[in-house]
Amino acid sequence: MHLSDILRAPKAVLHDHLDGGLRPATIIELAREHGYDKLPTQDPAALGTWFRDAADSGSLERYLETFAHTCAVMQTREALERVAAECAEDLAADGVVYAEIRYAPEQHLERGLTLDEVVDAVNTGFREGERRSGGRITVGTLLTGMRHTDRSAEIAELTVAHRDRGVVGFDIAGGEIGNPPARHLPAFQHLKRHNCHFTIHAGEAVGAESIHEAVQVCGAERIGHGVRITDDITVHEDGTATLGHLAAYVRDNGIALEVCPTSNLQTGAAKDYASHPIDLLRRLGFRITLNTDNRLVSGTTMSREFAHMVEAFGYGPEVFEEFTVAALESAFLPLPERRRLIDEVVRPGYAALRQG
Ligand SMILES: O=c1[nH]cnc2c1ncn2[C@@H]1O[C@H](CO)[C@@H](O)[C@H]1O
Ligand SMILES: [Zn+2]
Repeated sequence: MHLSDILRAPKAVLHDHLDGGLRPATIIELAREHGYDKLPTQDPAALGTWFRDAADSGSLERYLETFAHTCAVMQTREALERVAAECAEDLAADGVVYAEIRYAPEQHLERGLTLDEVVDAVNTGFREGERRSGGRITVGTLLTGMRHTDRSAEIAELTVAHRDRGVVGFDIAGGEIGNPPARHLPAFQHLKRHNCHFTIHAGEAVGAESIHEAVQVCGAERIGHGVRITDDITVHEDGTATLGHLAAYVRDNGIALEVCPTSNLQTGAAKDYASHPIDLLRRLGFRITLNTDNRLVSGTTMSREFAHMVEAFGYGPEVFEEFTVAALESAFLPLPERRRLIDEVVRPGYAALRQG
């Protein structure tokens, strides 16, 4: 599959962090405006490389340290609007037709914004970015509670309050070790009471028990990463595999895994692309979606993730169509909107690609 075809292919991303995907030049400009003087360099290209290299640490905790610089410049209404608008533009330019972008509102209160103002600013930015992209992309947001703080119940309430106004669901993120998802049970119970969607980062730095808790105790509809479900799968010498009860449950219920290969290599959740479990899981029938996680921090785009998969596993357009349809089927959008995107945008887009 050629690069130009990859770029043209319609894509959907369910797992992309707003604060992990800023343009380097924007960070530098905003840092000047805000008087933030801790950036490692003032050169956009060097800053992009710095993030990717600093995040290439083999540990999730060190990967997450780099977000101090992006969050530092996302503290005003104008900055949040700009970052969100540019995010939508960059994704649309990469062929993304549907995106769920997540961020933690509690990390944007340093200069006096309220949680509601943060959410409104981000939503305004996304509407502007959609408009500038000529309506080629639809963006919904997920509000993230941080696993190591105690504001998740409040963020869950914020999610319910802003549902149907740009916010489509909830997530928890941050260091996984020592912060099991069930610690945030009141947040999930609140969302369930209000019939709200949520996903949970699990099975990235901790193994199957974290996925079990996220799915069976907390009730997650999708799993962020989830690649360590392989802990519950035995692959035999002849290539066949036996699934444990958890792996079978996740597969058989079509619980989508939001797989982010490049990010997994950086945090040590996988060794290299060729041995990344995405291909095994796909062959076993798991519902796989392909995602960026953090475009700046992981030095990636949806097209780059596609290209890595072409190189590692020889995937062609039919597999990317499968991933894209899976993402839309698991999107936190009303069913008619998912169907419209699949039938009117994704299927015709791949059909056109096949015709050359
Ligand atoms: O892959 C990840 N695993 C866990 N947490 C993450 C990941 N990527 C980003 N964040 C965390 O989510 C926050 C809100 O967007 C980010 O600030 C970062 O700390
Ligand atoms: Zn993530």
